[in-house]
Amino acid sequence: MLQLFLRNCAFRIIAVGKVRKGWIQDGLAMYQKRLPGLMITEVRDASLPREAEAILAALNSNEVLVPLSEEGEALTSVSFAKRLEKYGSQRLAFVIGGADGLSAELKNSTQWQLSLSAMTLPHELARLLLVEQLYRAQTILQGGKYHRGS
Ligand SMILES: C[S@@+](CC[C@H](N)C(=O)[O-])C[C@H]1O[C@@H](n2cnc3c(N)ncnc32)[C@H](O)[C@@H]1O
Repeated sequence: MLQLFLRNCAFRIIAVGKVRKGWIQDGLAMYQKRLPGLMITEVRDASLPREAEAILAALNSNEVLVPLSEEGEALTSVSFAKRLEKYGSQRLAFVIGGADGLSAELKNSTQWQLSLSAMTLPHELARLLLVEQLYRAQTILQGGKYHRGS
């Protein structure tokens, strides 16, 4: 069940702005190869009210919005994997903001906000870290050897 969930990639990423740094593009390509089917939808960088509209327009009605923010919930990689498992076949859309971050309305409209660190990351790096953690979650749930942490 959980392997099916991950193979089918019951999640995608909606990201504001483009990735311009070559080394981040390379890292993303590597992890996306390991997570075939992971979709990343890019939304154009705009002023915050218009950006929120564009994010909501990109969201499918069957998707649960999960904004990424440093103020969100910090999880260990194992807890993150278990949380993904808990959502089962429900589709999740992780949202990464642009230079101005995500609007408070958007962040407060959801039950789960995810933090990757208490520090503020550039959006391109946040995208790479999230994709790596999604891959790590897959290996944790499948019992692979990639994850050696606690
Ligand atoms: C450059 S940051 C935005 C900074 C903006 N000044 C703010 O206060 O939100 C761009 C996006 O990267 C993501 N991000 C940055 N740091 C993060 C962190 N520690 N955990 C989760 N997401 C983060 C968030 O989605 C954020 O909207």
